[in-house]
Amino acid sequence: MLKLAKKRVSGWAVLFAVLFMVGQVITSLYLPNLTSDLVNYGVAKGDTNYIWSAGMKMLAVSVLSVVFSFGNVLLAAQTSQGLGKKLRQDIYSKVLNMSNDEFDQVGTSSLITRTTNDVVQIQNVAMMTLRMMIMAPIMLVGASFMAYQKDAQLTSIFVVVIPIMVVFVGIVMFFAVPLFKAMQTKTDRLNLVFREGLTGVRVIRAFVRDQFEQKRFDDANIDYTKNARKVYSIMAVMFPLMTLIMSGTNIAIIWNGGHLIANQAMAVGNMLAFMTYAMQILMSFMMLSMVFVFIPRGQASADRINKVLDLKSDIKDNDQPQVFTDDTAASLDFDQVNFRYHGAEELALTGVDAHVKAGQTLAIIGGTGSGKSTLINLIPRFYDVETGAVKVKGLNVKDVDQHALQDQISLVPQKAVLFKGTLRENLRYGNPDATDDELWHALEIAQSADFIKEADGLDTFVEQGGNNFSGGQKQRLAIARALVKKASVYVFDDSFSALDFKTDANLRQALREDTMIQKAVVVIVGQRVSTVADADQIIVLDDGKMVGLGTHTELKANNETYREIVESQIKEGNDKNE
Ligand SMILES: Nc1ncnc2c1ncn2[C@@H]1O[C@H](COP(=O)(O)OP(=O)(O)OP(=O)(O)O)[C@@H](O)[C@H]1O
Repeated sequence: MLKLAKKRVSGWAVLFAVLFMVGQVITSLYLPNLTSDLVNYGVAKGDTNYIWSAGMKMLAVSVLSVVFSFGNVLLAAQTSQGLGKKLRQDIYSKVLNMSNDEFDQVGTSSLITRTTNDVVQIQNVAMMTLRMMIMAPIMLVGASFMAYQKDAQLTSIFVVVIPIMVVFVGIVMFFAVPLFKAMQTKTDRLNLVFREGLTGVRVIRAFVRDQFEQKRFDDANIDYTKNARKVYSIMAVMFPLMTLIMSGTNIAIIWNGGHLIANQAMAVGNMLAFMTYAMQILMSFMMLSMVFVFIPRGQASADRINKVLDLKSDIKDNDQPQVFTDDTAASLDFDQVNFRYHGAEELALTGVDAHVKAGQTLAIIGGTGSGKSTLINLIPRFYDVETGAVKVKGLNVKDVDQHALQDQISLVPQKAVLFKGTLRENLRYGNPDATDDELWHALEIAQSADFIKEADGLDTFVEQGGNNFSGGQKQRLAIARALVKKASVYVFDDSFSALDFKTDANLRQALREDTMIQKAVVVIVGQRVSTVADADQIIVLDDGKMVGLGTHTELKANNETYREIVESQIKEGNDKNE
Protein backbone atom coordinates (compact mmCIF):
# COMPACT_ATOMS: atom_id res chain seq x y z
CA MET A 1 0.00 0.00 0.00
CA LEU A 2 2.88 2.30 0.81
CA LYS A 3 4.15 1.72 -2.70
CA LEU A 4 0.85 3.01 -4.10
CA ALA A 5 0.79 6.03 -1.78
CA LYS A 6 4.36 6.99 -2.62
CA LYS A 7 4.46 9.78 -5.21
CA ARG A 8 0.66 10.02 -5.13
CA VAL A 9 0.30 11.61 -1.70
CA SER A 10 1.66 14.99 -0.62
CA GLY A 11 4.17 14.61 2.23
CA TRP A 12 3.14 18.04 3.57
CA ALA A 13 -0.53 17.10 3.76
CA VAL A 14 0.36 13.92 5.65
CA LEU A 15 2.68 15.83 8.00
CA PHE A 16 0.03 18.43 8.84
CA ALA A 17 -2.69 15.78 9.18
CA VAL A 18 -0.48 13.96 11.70
CA LEU A 19 0.36 17.19 13.55
CA PHE A 20 -3.33 18.11 13.80
CA MET A 21 -4.05 14.59 14.99
CA VAL A 22 -1.34 14.78 17.66
CA GLY A 23 -2.83 18.12 18.74
CA GLN A 24 -6.24 16.49 18.98
CA VAL A 25 -4.87 13.63 21.10
CA ILE A 26 -3.02 16.00 23.47
CA THR A 27 -6.11 18.15 23.98
CA SER A 28 -8.28 15.05 24.50
CA LEU A 29 -5.83 13.79 27.13
CA TYR A 30 -5.66 17.17 28.82
CA LEU A 31 -9.44 17.64 29.14
CA PRO A 32 -10.06 14.89 31.78
CA ASN A 33 -7.20 16.38 33.78
CA LEU A 34 -8.99 19.72 33.78
CA THR A 35 -12.26 17.99 34.76
CA SER A 36 -10.53 16.34 37.68
CA ASP A 37 -9.06 19.69 38.85
CA LEU A 38 -12.43 21.38 38.46
CA VAL A 39 -14.09 18.74 40.65
CA ASN A 40 -11.26 18.44 43.19
CA TYR A 41 -10.47 22.13 43.64
CA GLY A 42 -13.64 23.83 42.47
CA VAL A 43 -16.74 21.71 43.15
CA ALA A 44 -15.42 19.91 46.26
CA LYS A 45 -14.32 23.18 47.85
CA GLY A 46 -17.22 25.28 46.54
CA ASP A 47 -14.77 27.71 44.88
CA THR A 48 -16.91 29.37 42.19
CA ASN A 49 -14.04 31.43 40.82
CA TYR A 50 -11.98 28.30 40.30
CA ILE A 51 -14.96 26.58 38.64
CA TRP A 52 -15.31 29.55 36.25
CA SER A 53 -11.65 29.74 35.36
CA ALA A 54 -11.30 25.94 34.97
CA GLY A 55 -14.55 25.88 32.94
CA MET A 56 -13.24 28.59 30.59
CA LYS A 57 -9.99 26.67 30.23
CA MET A 58 -11.93 23.53 29.38
CA LEU A 59 -13.95 25.44 26.82
CA ALA A 60 -10.78 26.81 25.20
CA VAL A 61 -9.16 23.33 25.12
CA SER A 62 -12.35 21.83 23.66
CA VAL A 63 -12.47 24.48 20.91
CA LEU A 64 -8.81 23.78 20.17
CA SER A 65 -9.55 20.05 20.04
CA VAL A 66 -12.40 20.66 17.57
CA VAL A 67 -10.09 22.80 15.38
CA PHE A 68 -7.40 20.10 15.41
CA SER A 69 -9.95 17.41 14.65
CA PHE A 70 -11.41 19.48 11.79
CA GLY A 71 -7.94 20.08 10.33
CA ASN A 72 -7.07 16.40 10.56
CA VAL A 73 -10.34 15.17 9.01
CA LEU A 74 -10.11 17.74 6.22
CA LEU A 75 -6.54 16.85 5.31
CA ALA A 76 -7.15 13.10 5.69
CA ALA A 77 -10.19 13.33 3.41
CA GLN A 78 -8.39 15.44 0.83
CA THR A 79 -5.35 13.18 0.85
CA SER A 80 -7.32 9.93 0.58
CA GLN A 81 -9.65 11.27 -2.13
CA GLY A 82 -6.66 12.70 -4.02
CA LEU A 83 -4.94 9.31 -3.79
CA GLY A 84 -8.08 7.65 -5.22
CA LYS A 85 -8.24 10.15 -8.07
CA LYS A 86 -4.59 9.61 -9.00
CA LEU A 87 -4.93 5.83 -8.81
CA ARG A 88 -7.96 5.87 -11.11
CA GLN A 89 -6.08 8.15 -13.52
CA ASP A 90 -3.02 5.88 -13.49
CA ILE A 91 -4.98 2.67 -13.95
CA TYR A 92 -6.96 4.19 -16.83
CA SER A 93 -3.87 5.46 -18.61
CA LYS A 94 -2.21 2.07 -18.06
CA VAL A 95 -5.26 0.34 -19.54
CA LEU A 96 -5.21 2.60 -22.59
CA ASN A 97 -1.60 1.61 -23.22
CA MET A 98 -1.91 -2.09 -22.37
CA SER A 99 -0.96 -4.66 -24.95
CA ASN A 100 -3.60 -7.27 -25.78
CA ASP A 101 -1.53 -9.84 -23.87
CA GLU A 102 -1.67 -7.75 -20.69
CA PHE A 103 -5.37 -7.18 -21.20
CA ASP A 104 -5.95 -10.93 -21.52
CA GLN A 105 -4.11 -11.44 -18.20
CA VAL A 106 -6.48 -9.25 -16.13
CA GLY A 107 -9.84 -9.18 -17.93
CA THR A 108 -12.27 -6.31 -18.42
CA SER A 109 -14.56 -6.95 -15.43
CA SER A 110 -11.68 -7.26 -13.02
CA LEU A 111 -10.22 -4.03 -14.39
CA ILE A 112 -13.50 -2.26 -13.69
CA THR A 113 -13.60 -3.64 -10.11
CA ARG A 114 -9.99 -2.64 -9.57
CA THR A 115 -10.61 0.91 -10.81
CA THR A 116 -13.71 1.39 -8.69
CA ASN A 117 -14.15 -0.89 -5.67
CA ASP A 118 -10.47 -1.58 -4.97
CA VAL A 119 -9.60 2.10 -5.21
CA VAL A 120 -12.37 2.88 -2.69
CA GLN A 121 -10.84 0.33 -0.29
CA ILE A 122 -7.47 2.06 -0.59
CA GLN A 123 -9.13 5.43 0.01
CA ASN A 124 -10.80 4.08 3.14
CA VAL A 125 -7.55 2.69 4.47
CA ALA A 126 -5.71 5.95 3.71
CA MET A 127 -8.41 7.86 5.57
CA MET A 128 -8.28 5.39 8.44
CA THR A 129 -4.50 5.53 8.61
CA LEU A 130 -4.46 9.30 8.84
CA ARG A 131 -7.27 9.29 11.40
CA MET A 132 -7.07 6.17 13.53
CA MET A 133 -3.97 4.14 12.86
CA ILE A 134 -1.64 6.81 14.11
CA MET A 135 -4.03 8.16 16.70
CA ALA A 136 -4.78 4.82 18.42
CA PRO A 137 -1.26 3.94 19.64
CA ILE A 138 -0.52 7.53 20.75
CA MET A 139 -3.83 7.70 22.56
CA LEU A 140 -3.24 4.28 24.11
CA VAL A 141 0.16 5.20 25.51
CA GLY A 142 -0.89 8.74 26.50
CA ALA A 143 -4.13 7.65 28.23
CA SER A 144 -2.33 4.80 30.06
CA PHE A 145 0.29 7.24 31.30
CA MET A 146 -2.30 9.79 32.42
CA ALA A 147 -4.42 7.09 34.07
CA TYR A 148 -1.35 5.88 35.95
CA GLN A 149 -0.67 9.47 37.06
CA LYS A 150 -4.20 9.74 38.41
CA ASP A 151 -4.13 6.50 40.33
CA ALA A 152 -1.47 3.81 40.02
CA GLN A 153 -3.49 1.26 42.00
CA LEU A 154 -6.59 1.43 39.78
CA THR A 155 -4.39 0.94 36.71
CA SER A 156 -4.05 -2.72 37.71
CA ILE A 157 -7.59 -3.24 36.29
CA PHE A 158 -6.01 -2.96 32.85
CA VAL A 159 -3.74 -5.91 33.59
CA VAL A 160 -6.90 -8.01 33.29
CA VAL A 161 -8.80 -6.02 30.69
CA ILE A 162 -6.04 -5.49 28.10
CA PRO A 163 -5.14 -9.19 27.63
CA ILE A 164 -8.87 -9.94 27.21
CA MET A 165 -9.06 -7.25 24.53
CA VAL A 166 -5.92 -8.53 22.77
CA VAL A 167 -7.25 -12.10 22.64
CA PHE A 168 -10.62 -10.83 21.48
CA VAL A 169 -9.17 -8.65 18.69
CA GLY A 170 -6.94 -11.58 17.65
CA ILE A 171 -9.94 -13.92 17.33
CA VAL A 172 -11.88 -11.34 15.31
CA MET A 173 -8.92 -10.83 12.97
CA PHE A 174 -8.42 -14.56 12.53
CA PHE A 175 -11.98 -15.02 11.25
CA ALA A 176 -12.73 -11.69 9.61
CA VAL A 177 -9.54 -10.97 7.66
CA PRO A 178 -9.75 -13.89 5.16
CA LEU A 179 -13.43 -13.12 4.59
CA PHE A 180 -12.67 -9.46 4.00
CA LYS A 181 -9.95 -10.37 1.52
CA ALA A 182 -12.31 -12.69 -0.35
CA MET A 183 -14.81 -9.85 -0.80
CA GLN A 184 -12.75 -8.39 -3.65
CA THR A 185 -12.60 -11.56 -5.76
CA LYS A 186 -16.29 -12.15 -5.16
CA THR A 187 -17.03 -8.59 -6.30
CA ASP A 188 -15.00 -9.38 -9.44
CA ARG A 189 -17.11 -12.43 -10.16
CA LEU A 190 -20.34 -10.49 -9.59
CA ASN A 191 -19.21 -7.76 -11.97
CA LEU A 192 -18.14 -10.30 -14.59
CA VAL A 193 -21.50 -12.06 -14.68
CA PHE A 194 -23.39 -8.76 -14.57
CA ARG A 195 -21.29 -7.31 -17.39
CA GLU A 196 -21.72 -10.39 -19.56
CA GLY A 197 -25.45 -10.23 -18.96
CA LEU A 198 -25.59 -6.56 -19.90
CA THR A 199 -23.57 -6.88 -23.10
CA GLY A 200 -25.25 -10.10 -24.13
CA VAL A 201 -28.80 -9.20 -23.14
CA ARG A 202 -30.16 -9.61 -26.69
CA VAL A 203 -28.49 -12.99 -27.17
CA ILE A 204 -29.80 -14.12 -23.81
CA ARG A 205 -33.35 -13.18 -24.80
CA ALA A 206 -33.02 -14.65 -28.28
CA PHE A 207 -31.90 -18.00 -26.85
CA VAL A 208 -34.43 -17.80 -24.01
CA ARG A 209 -31.52 -18.23 -21.58
CA ASP A 210 -32.72 -15.60 -19.14
CA GLN A 211 -33.47 -18.13 -16.40
CA PHE A 212 -30.06 -19.75 -16.82
CA GLU A 213 -28.34 -16.36 -16.71
CA GLN A 214 -30.48 -15.28 -13.77
CA LYS A 215 -29.32 -18.39 -11.89
CA ARG A 216 -25.68 -17.70 -12.79
CA PHE A 217 -26.05 -14.17 -11.46
CA ASP A 218 -27.94 -15.38 -8.37
CA ASP A 219 -25.15 -17.86 -7.58
CA ALA A 220 -22.52 -15.13 -7.73
CA ASN A 221 -24.78 -12.75 -5.83
CA ILE A 222 -25.56 -15.30 -3.08
CA ASP A 223 -21.90 -16.22 -2.78
CA TYR A 224 -20.98 -12.54 -2.33
CA THR A 225 -23.84 -11.90 0.08
CA LYS A 226 -23.01 -14.98 2.20
CA ASN A 227 -19.44 -13.81 2.55
CA ALA A 228 -20.49 -10.25 3.36
CA ARG A 229 -23.04 -11.51 5.90
CA LYS A 230 -20.39 -13.58 7.66
CA VAL A 231 -18.04 -10.60 7.84
CA TYR A 232 -20.67 -8.22 9.13
CA SER A 233 -22.00 -10.84 11.60
CA ILE A 234 -18.51 -10.99 13.09
CA MET A 235 -18.46 -7.20 13.23
CA ALA A 236 -21.96 -7.23 14.74
CA VAL A 237 -20.71 -9.50 17.53
CA MET A 238 -17.52 -7.49 17.94
CA PHE A 239 -19.06 -4.12 18.76
CA PRO A 240 -21.51 -5.20 21.51
CA LEU A 241 -18.79 -7.36 23.07
CA MET A 242 -16.40 -4.42 23.03
CA THR A 243 -19.12 -2.31 24.67
CA LEU A 244 -19.60 -5.07 27.25
CA ILE A 245 -15.89 -5.07 28.05
CA MET A 246 -15.98 -1.28 28.32
CA SER A 247 -18.99 -1.32 30.64
CA GLY A 248 -17.37 -4.08 32.73
CA THR A 249 -14.22 -1.98 33.00
CA ASN A 250 -16.28 1.03 34.06
CA ILE A 251 -18.05 -0.98 36.74
CA ALA A 252 -14.71 -2.29 38.01
CA ILE A 253 -13.33 1.27 38.12
CA ILE A 254 -16.40 2.63 39.91
CA TRP A 255 -16.40 -0.31 42.36
CA ASN A 256 -12.74 -0.04 43.22
CA GLY A 257 -12.63 3.74 42.89
CA GLY A 258 -15.69 4.02 45.19
CA HIS A 259 -13.84 2.08 47.86
CA LEU A 260 -10.73 4.22 47.40
CA ILE A 261 -12.83 7.41 47.67
CA ALA A 262 -14.61 6.06 50.77
CA ASN A 263 -11.21 5.40 52.31
CA GLN A 264 -10.13 8.88 51.25
CA ALA A 265 -7.34 7.34 49.21
CA MET A 266 -8.58 8.96 45.97
CA ALA A 267 -10.24 12.24 45.03
CA VAL A 268 -13.62 12.14 43.19
CA GLY A 269 -12.22 14.24 40.33
CA ASN A 270 -9.38 11.78 39.86
CA MET A 271 -11.83 8.93 39.50
CA LEU A 272 -13.85 10.83 36.89
CA ALA A 273 -10.66 11.54 34.95
CA PHE A 274 -9.55 7.94 35.35
CA MET A 275 -12.85 6.72 33.89
CA THR A 276 -12.38 8.96 30.85
CA TYR A 277 -8.80 7.71 30.37
CA ALA A 278 -10.03 4.14 30.68
CA MET A 279 -12.55 4.82 27.92
CA GLN A 280 -9.82 6.36 25.79
CA ILE A 281 -7.66 3.27 26.27
CA LEU A 282 -10.50 0.96 25.27
CA MET A 283 -11.49 3.20 22.34
CA SER A 284 -7.89 3.01 21.13
CA PHE A 285 -8.24 -0.77 21.15
CA MET A 286 -11.49 -0.53 19.20
CA MET A 287 -9.78 1.67 16.64
CA LEU A 288 -6.82 -0.68 16.39
CA SER A 289 -9.07 -3.68 15.89
CA MET A 290 -10.91 -1.84 13.07
CA VAL A 291 -7.60 -0.90 11.52
CA PHE A 292 -6.31 -4.48 11.78
CA VAL A 293 -9.42 -5.78 10.05
CA PHE A 294 -9.56 -3.17 7.28
CA ILE A 295 -5.86 -2.96 6.49
CA PRO A 296 -5.55 -6.54 5.16
CA ARG A 297 -8.55 -5.90 2.90
CA GLY A 298 -6.92 -2.68 1.73
CA GLN A 299 -3.67 -4.56 1.23
CA ALA A 300 -5.48 -7.16 -0.90
CA SER A 301 -6.88 -4.29 -3.00
CA ALA A 302 -3.45 -2.64 -3.18
CA ASP A 303 -1.96 -5.91 -4.45
CA ARG A 304 -4.63 -6.13 -7.13
CA ILE A 305 -4.01 -2.53 -8.24
CA ASN A 306 -0.24 -2.98 -8.15
CA LYS A 307 -0.65 -6.05 -10.33
CA VAL A 308 -2.23 -3.86 -13.00
CA LEU A 309 0.17 -0.95 -12.65
CA ASP A 310 3.22 -3.25 -12.58
CA LEU A 311 2.22 -5.27 -15.62
CA LYS A 312 5.33 -5.36 -17.71
CA SER A 313 4.57 -5.58 -21.37
CA ASP A 314 6.77 -7.81 -23.46
CA ILE A 315 5.99 -5.38 -26.22
CA LYS A 316 8.48 -2.60 -25.66
CA ASP A 317 9.65 0.23 -27.84
CA ASN A 318 13.12 -0.02 -29.27
CA ASP A 319 15.55 2.34 -27.48
CA GLN A 320 16.61 3.77 -30.81
CA PRO A 321 13.49 3.45 -32.92
CA GLN A 322 13.61 3.69 -36.68
CA VAL A 323 11.47 6.42 -38.17
CA PHE A 324 8.88 6.22 -40.95
CA THR A 325 9.48 8.73 -43.72
CA ASP A 326 6.71 10.28 -45.78
CA ASP A 327 8.46 9.65 -49.09
CA THR A 328 8.68 5.87 -48.60
CA ALA A 329 5.90 4.07 -50.44
CA ALA A 330 3.46 2.03 -48.40
CA SER A 331 4.09 -1.70 -48.14
CA LEU A 332 3.31 -4.60 -45.85
CA ASP A 333 5.37 -7.75 -45.40
CA PHE A 334 4.81 -10.92 -43.43
CA ASP A 335 8.19 -12.68 -43.41
CA GLN A 336 7.78 -16.34 -42.37
CA VAL A 337 5.63 -15.39 -39.40
CA ASN A 338 5.02 -17.83 -36.55
CA PHE A 339 2.96 -16.75 -33.56
CA ARG A 340 1.80 -18.28 -30.26
CA TYR A 341 -0.59 -16.82 -27.67
CA HIS A 342 0.86 -16.30 -24.19
CA GLY A 343 1.00 -19.67 -22.43
CA ALA A 344 -0.49 -21.61 -25.36
CA GLU A 345 1.07 -24.93 -26.36
CA GLU A 346 0.18 -24.74 -30.05
CA LEU A 347 1.24 -22.08 -32.50
CA ALA A 348 -1.74 -19.90 -33.49
CA LEU A 349 -0.06 -18.97 -36.80
CA THR A 350 2.51 -20.91 -38.79
CA GLY A 351 4.56 -19.95 -41.82
CA VAL A 352 2.69 -16.85 -42.95
CA ASP A 353 4.66 -15.24 -45.75
CA ALA A 354 3.19 -12.51 -47.96
CA HIS A 355 4.39 -9.20 -49.44
CA VAL A 356 2.07 -6.38 -50.47
CA LYS A 357 2.89 -3.08 -52.20
CA ALA A 358 1.11 0.27 -52.29
CA GLY A 359 -2.15 0.15 -54.21
CA GLN A 360 -2.54 -3.60 -53.69
CA THR A 361 -5.14 -5.43 -51.66
CA LEU A 362 -4.32 -8.44 -49.53
CA ALA A 363 -7.24 -10.58 -48.51
CA ILE A 364 -7.23 -13.19 -45.76
CA ILE A 365 -9.75 -16.00 -45.83
CA GLY A 366 -10.24 -19.09 -43.71
CA GLY A 367 -12.77 -20.81 -41.48
CA THR A 368 -13.73 -19.52 -38.06
CA GLY A 369 -10.86 -19.72 -35.61
CA SER A 370 -8.33 -20.18 -38.42
CA GLY A 371 -6.27 -17.19 -37.21
CA LYS A 372 -7.40 -14.32 -39.44
CA SER A 373 -7.89 -11.77 -36.65
CA THR A 374 -4.73 -13.02 -34.97
CA LEU A 375 -2.74 -12.29 -38.12
CA ILE A 376 -3.99 -8.74 -38.50
CA ASN A 377 -3.43 -8.03 -34.80
CA LEU A 378 0.27 -8.48 -35.53
CA ILE A 379 0.31 -5.50 -37.92
CA PRO A 380 -0.28 -2.77 -35.26
CA ARG A 381 1.86 -4.90 -32.91
CA PHE A 382 -0.98 -5.76 -30.54
CA TYR A 383 1.01 -9.00 -30.19
CA ASP A 384 4.59 -9.83 -31.10
CA VAL A 385 5.55 -12.59 -33.53
CA GLU A 386 7.43 -15.58 -32.10
CA THR A 387 9.68 -15.88 -35.13
CA GLY A 388 9.76 -14.10 -38.46
CA ALA A 389 8.85 -10.45 -38.93
CA VAL A 390 6.01 -8.10 -39.80
CA LYS A 391 7.13 -5.02 -41.72
CA VAL A 392 5.28 -1.82 -42.52
CA LYS A 393 6.86 0.47 -45.12
CA GLY A 394 9.88 -1.84 -45.01
CA LEU A 395 10.48 -1.37 -41.26
CA ASN A 396 10.12 -4.19 -38.77
CA VAL A 397 7.22 -3.26 -36.46
CA LYS A 398 9.47 -4.16 -33.51
CA ASP A 399 12.00 -1.48 -34.51
CA VAL A 400 9.66 1.50 -34.64
CA ASP A 401 7.87 3.53 -31.97
CA GLN A 402 4.46 1.96 -31.28
CA HIS A 403 2.55 5.24 -31.61
CA ALA A 404 4.30 6.00 -34.88
CA LEU A 405 3.40 2.52 -36.10
CA GLN A 406 -0.23 2.86 -35.11
CA ASP A 407 -0.28 6.24 -36.88
CA GLN A 408 0.52 4.40 -40.11
CA ILE A 409 -2.37 1.99 -39.68
CA SER A 410 -6.11 2.47 -39.86
CA LEU A 411 -8.02 -0.45 -38.47
CA VAL A 412 -11.67 -1.39 -38.59
CA PRO A 413 -12.14 -4.08 -35.93
CA GLN A 414 -14.48 -7.02 -36.31
CA LYS A 415 -16.92 -5.49 -33.86
CA ALA A 416 -17.74 -1.93 -34.89
CA VAL A 417 -17.27 0.46 -31.98
CA LEU A 418 -18.80 3.95 -32.03
CA PHE A 419 -18.65 6.47 -29.24
CA LYS A 420 -21.44 8.59 -27.78
CA GLY A 421 -21.43 12.03 -29.42
CA THR A 422 -22.03 13.48 -32.87
CA LEU A 423 -21.13 11.61 -36.02
CA ARG A 424 -18.65 14.38 -36.84
CA GLU A 425 -16.80 13.74 -33.55
CA ASN A 426 -16.77 10.01 -34.26
CA LEU A 427 -15.44 10.39 -37.78
CA ARG A 428 -12.72 12.81 -36.71
CA TYR A 429 -11.38 10.28 -34.22
CA GLY A 430 -8.36 9.43 -36.36
CA ASN A 431 -7.92 12.87 -37.88
CA PRO A 432 -9.14 15.81 -35.76
CA ASP A 433 -8.35 18.27 -38.59
CA ALA A 434 -10.49 16.58 -41.24
CA THR A 435 -12.83 18.99 -43.02
CA ASP A 436 -16.53 18.30 -43.48
CA ASP A 437 -15.85 17.63 -47.19
CA GLU A 438 -13.33 14.94 -46.27
CA LEU A 439 -15.83 13.40 -43.85
CA TRP A 440 -18.53 13.31 -46.54
CA HIS A 441 -16.03 11.79 -48.98
CA ALA A 442 -15.28 8.98 -46.50
CA LEU A 443 -19.01 8.47 -45.94
CA GLU A 444 -19.53 8.22 -49.72
CA ILE A 445 -16.87 5.52 -50.06
CA ALA A 446 -18.30 3.66 -47.06
CA GLN A 447 -21.76 3.74 -48.71
CA SER A 448 -23.14 5.64 -45.75
CA ALA A 449 -23.80 9.10 -47.18
CA ASP A 450 -27.42 8.36 -48.12
CA PHE A 451 -28.69 7.29 -44.73
CA ILE A 452 -26.66 9.99 -42.97
CA LYS A 453 -28.14 12.68 -45.26
CA GLU A 454 -31.60 11.43 -44.32
CA ALA A 455 -30.68 11.84 -40.66
CA ASP A 456 -29.03 15.04 -39.35
CA GLY A 457 -25.94 14.84 -41.53
CA LEU A 458 -22.65 15.12 -39.68
CA ASP A 459 -24.54 16.39 -36.63
CA THR A 460 -26.43 13.08 -36.32
CA PHE A 461 -26.21 12.01 -32.72
CA VAL A 462 -24.60 8.66 -32.01
CA GLU A 463 -26.04 6.96 -28.93
CA GLN A 464 -23.88 4.97 -26.54
CA GLY A 465 -22.33 2.04 -28.44
CA GLY A 466 -23.92 3.35 -31.68
CA ASN A 467 -27.19 1.73 -30.66
CA ASN A 468 -29.30 4.01 -32.87
CA PHE A 469 -27.77 2.39 -35.99
CA SER A 470 -28.22 -1.06 -37.46
CA GLY A 471 -25.29 -3.53 -37.41
CA GLY A 472 -24.54 -2.89 -41.11
CA GLN A 473 -24.81 0.90 -40.69
CA LYS A 474 -22.48 0.79 -37.70
CA GLN A 475 -19.93 -1.19 -39.68
CA ARG A 476 -20.09 1.28 -42.57
CA LEU A 477 -19.63 4.22 -40.20
CA ALA A 478 -16.64 2.48 -38.61
CA ILE A 479 -15.23 2.00 -42.11
CA ALA A 480 -15.82 5.70 -42.90
CA ARG A 481 -14.00 6.66 -39.70
CA ALA A 482 -11.05 4.50 -40.69
CA LEU A 483 -10.95 6.15 -44.12
CA VAL A 484 -10.82 9.65 -42.62
CA LYS A 485 -7.48 8.74 -41.12
CA LYS A 486 -4.54 9.10 -43.50
CA ALA A 487 -2.71 5.81 -43.24
CA SER A 488 -0.31 3.56 -45.12
CA VAL A 489 -2.16 0.37 -44.28
CA TYR A 490 -5.96 0.07 -44.04
CA VAL A 491 -7.11 -3.08 -42.28
CA PHE A 492 -10.71 -4.28 -42.45
CA ASP A 493 -11.25 -7.18 -40.05
CA ASP A 494 -14.33 -8.96 -41.37
CA SER A 495 -15.86 -5.50 -41.67
CA PHE A 496 -17.98 -6.26 -44.70
CA SER A 497 -19.78 -9.25 -43.21
CA ALA A 498 -22.87 -7.30 -42.13
CA LEU A 499 -23.23 -5.70 -45.58
CA ASP A 500 -25.42 -7.09 -48.33
CA PHE A 501 -23.59 -8.33 -51.44
CA LYS A 502 -24.36 -5.18 -53.47
CA THR A 503 -23.20 -2.72 -50.79
CA ASP A 504 -20.12 -4.88 -50.18
CA ALA A 505 -19.24 -4.78 -53.91
CA ASN A 506 -19.93 -1.01 -54.24
CA LEU A 507 -17.81 -0.29 -51.20
CA ARG A 508 -14.83 -2.26 -52.45
CA GLN A 509 -15.19 -0.64 -55.88
CA ALA A 510 -15.19 2.85 -54.28
CA LEU A 511 -12.13 1.88 -52.24
CA ARG A 512 -10.27 0.84 -55.38
CA GLU A 513 -11.08 4.14 -57.10
CA ASP A 514 -10.01 6.42 -54.25
CA THR A 515 -6.67 8.13 -54.94
CA MET A 516 -5.62 8.15 -51.29
CA ILE A 517 -6.32 4.43 -50.87
CA GLN A 518 -4.44 3.75 -54.11
CA LYS A 519 -1.27 4.91 -52.36
CA ALA A 520 -1.85 2.57 -49.43
CA VAL A 521 -2.03 -1.15 -48.74
CA VAL A 522 -5.47 -2.58 -48.04
CA VAL A 523 -5.94 -5.72 -45.97
CA ILE A 524 -9.36 -7.32 -46.01
CA VAL A 525 -10.34 -10.21 -43.78
CA GLY A 526 -13.40 -11.95 -45.09
CA GLN A 527 -15.47 -15.08 -44.83
CA ARG A 528 -17.20 -14.61 -48.20
CA VAL A 529 -15.37 -15.52 -51.39
CA SER A 530 -17.08 -12.61 -53.17
CA THR A 531 -15.45 -10.18 -50.70
CA VAL A 532 -11.94 -11.43 -51.32
CA ALA A 533 -12.13 -12.55 -54.95
CA ASP A 534 -10.82 -9.36 -56.57
CA ALA A 535 -7.90 -8.92 -54.14
CA ASP A 536 -4.38 -8.90 -55.61
CA GLN A 537 -3.33 -11.67 -53.23
CA ILE A 538 -5.33 -13.93 -50.97
CA ILE A 539 -3.88 -15.72 -47.95
CA VAL A 540 -5.71 -18.95 -47.19
CA LEU A 541 -5.51 -19.91 -43.53
CA ASP A 542 -6.43 -23.31 -42.17
CA ASP A 543 -6.08 -23.92 -38.46
CA GLY A 544 -3.42 -21.19 -38.18
CA LYS A 545 -1.35 -22.48 -41.12
CA MET A 546 -0.95 -20.52 -44.32
CA VAL A 547 -2.02 -23.16 -46.82
CA GLY A 548 -2.28 -20.93 -49.86
CA LEU A 549 -1.33 -17.57 -51.38
CA GLY A 550 -2.37 -16.24 -54.75
CA THR A 551 -5.17 -14.65 -56.72
CA HIS A 552 -8.70 -16.00 -56.77
CA THR A 553 -8.10 -17.69 -60.14
CA GLU A 554 -4.78 -19.22 -59.09
CA LEU A 555 -6.12 -20.50 -55.80
CA LYS A 556 -9.29 -21.86 -57.37
CA ALA A 557 -7.11 -23.82 -59.75
CA ASN A 558 -4.43 -25.03 -57.32
CA ASN A 559 -5.57 -24.80 -53.72
CA GLU A 560 -7.72 -27.53 -52.21
CA THR A 561 -8.77 -25.56 -49.10
CA TYR A 562 -9.74 -22.49 -51.13
CA ARG A 563 -11.68 -24.63 -53.60
CA GLU A 564 -13.57 -26.21 -50.70
CA ILE A 565 -14.47 -22.76 -49.37
CA VAL A 566 -15.65 -21.65 -52.83
CA GLU A 567 -17.64 -24.82 -53.40
CA SER A 568 -19.26 -24.71 -49.96
CA GLN A 569 -20.38 -21.14 -50.60
CA ILE A 570 -21.73 -21.92 -54.07
CA LYS A 571 -23.62 -24.87 -52.54
CA GLU A 572 -24.89 -22.65 -49.76
CA GLY A 573 -26.01 -20.07 -52.34
CA ASN A 574 -27.80 -22.76 -54.37
CA ASP A 575 -29.44 -24.17 -51.24
CA LYS A 576 -30.72 -20.71 -50.40
CA ASN A 577 -32.03 -20.18 -53.95
CA GLU A 578 -33.85 -23.50 -54.02
N1 LIG B 1 -6.50 -13.76 -26.78
C1 LIG B 1 -6.36 -15.04 -27.10
N2 LIG B 1 -5.71 -15.89 -26.29
C2 LIG B 1 -5.55 -17.20 -26.62
N3 LIG B 1 -6.02 -17.75 -27.77
C3 LIG B 1 -6.68 -16.95 -28.61
C4 LIG B 1 -6.89 -15.57 -28.33
N4 LIG B 1 -7.58 -15.03 -29.37
C5 LIG B 1 -7.78 -16.03 -30.24
N5 LIG B 1 -7.24 -17.17 -29.80
C6 LIG B 1 -7.25 -18.48 -30.48
O1 LIG B 1 -6.55 -18.34 -31.71
C7 LIG B 1 -7.23 -19.01 -32.75
C8 LIG B 1 -7.49 -18.05 -33.90
O2 LIG B 1 -8.43 -17.07 -33.49
P1 LIG B 1 -8.82 -15.84 -34.41
O3 LIG B 1 -9.72 -14.94 -33.63
O4 LIG B 1 -7.60 -15.25 -34.98
O5 LIG B 1 -9.64 -16.58 -35.56
P2 LIG B 1 -10.44 -15.96 -36.76
O6 LIG B 1 -10.00 -16.70 -37.98
O7 LIG B 1 -10.33 -14.48 -36.80
O8 LIG B 1 -11.91 -16.41 -36.41
P3 LIG B 1 -13.30 -15.68 -36.74
O9 LIG B 1 -13.51 -15.74 -38.19
O10 LIG B 1 -14.28 -16.52 -36.00
O11 LIG B 1 -13.19 -14.30 -36.21
C9 LIG B 1 -8.49 -19.59 -32.15
O12 LIG B 1 -8.26 -20.97 -31.92
C10 LIG B 1 -8.67 -18.86 -30.85
O13 LIG B 1 -9.21 -19.70 -29.86
